[in-house]
Amino acid sequence: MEEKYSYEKIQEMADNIKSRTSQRPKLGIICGSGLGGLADLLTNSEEMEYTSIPGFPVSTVKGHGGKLVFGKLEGVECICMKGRFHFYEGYPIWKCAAPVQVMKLLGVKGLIVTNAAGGISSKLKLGDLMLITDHINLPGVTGNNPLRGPNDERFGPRFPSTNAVYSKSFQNIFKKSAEDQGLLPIIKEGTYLMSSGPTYESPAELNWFKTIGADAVGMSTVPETVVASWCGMVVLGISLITNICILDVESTEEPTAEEVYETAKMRSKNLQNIVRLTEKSAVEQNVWNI
Ligand SMILES: O=P(O)(O)O[C@H]1O[C@H](CO)[C@@H](O)[C@H]1O
Ligand SMILES: Nc1nc2[nH]cnc2c(=O)[nH]1
Repeated sequence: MEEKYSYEKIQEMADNIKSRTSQRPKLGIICGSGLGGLADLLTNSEEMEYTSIPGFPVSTVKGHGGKLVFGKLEGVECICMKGRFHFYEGYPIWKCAAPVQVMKLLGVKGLIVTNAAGGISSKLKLGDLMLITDHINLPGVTGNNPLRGPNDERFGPRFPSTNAVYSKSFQNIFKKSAEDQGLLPIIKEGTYLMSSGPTYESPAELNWFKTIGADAVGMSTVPETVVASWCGMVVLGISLITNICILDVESTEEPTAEEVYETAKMRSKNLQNIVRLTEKSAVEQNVWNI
């Protein structure tokens, strides 16, 4: 089994990054599938390929680039991950979230984490933006938690709570920003369930997820959020509902990656506009104490 990165290893990656840019980000953004356009929000941007950072994982999935983008958003220095890491790519789950630890050592205080997800709840429509209010860490509760293994208290405690990992104030700002753009009707709230993937779920699995309280399902986000919260970051999680899950085993429909990218493309600009406004208000209201 691959050994978890030590504090020193994460520090090395952060130092490598710091030596190559003068930008000192306070906000992190993780782009979901097909949502790499969020990086276009940054001005004065500088890019760093993942492959150029010793030890940093590398993205292998379509719809995910493979670089860090640094730049300013509404006057605040940000770091954007254009391309994230998924468990199904073969990485240990802690490695999928290790970039968040790197962000922490760069000085990041707030994290916006986005994803493409399938809608399970009947209240969700194609193209909705679901504010994640809670999650079900299915790999985590079955033994694959990103915090499994040695704990370094310099990042966070051995037994962190996960009661309030998604910031209410951050969510309220996002909602208000969507309202200002006339987009309130597509803003929903719900619980995101992480399933390991890469298979999309069977109808029986989806019906089970529904009974345990999942509104949307995807294959990411939870490891990054758990680690961000453990490190003391303020988190905003957003799922773009890119497909409606098929719960009926008699149905001839099925989810496809193309549908996921098409919906992401359709909503990408809306999400960018809301995130820009959200960031502006979050800075004004000092949501993440910078
Ligand atoms: O969660 P993100 O990275 O947005 O991607 C989602 O979309 C892909 C499946 O279409 C999976 O990787 C799933 O997790
Ligand atoms: N697991 C999962 N991930 C997704 N990402 C986008 N849509 C889906 C989905 O329906 N299921």
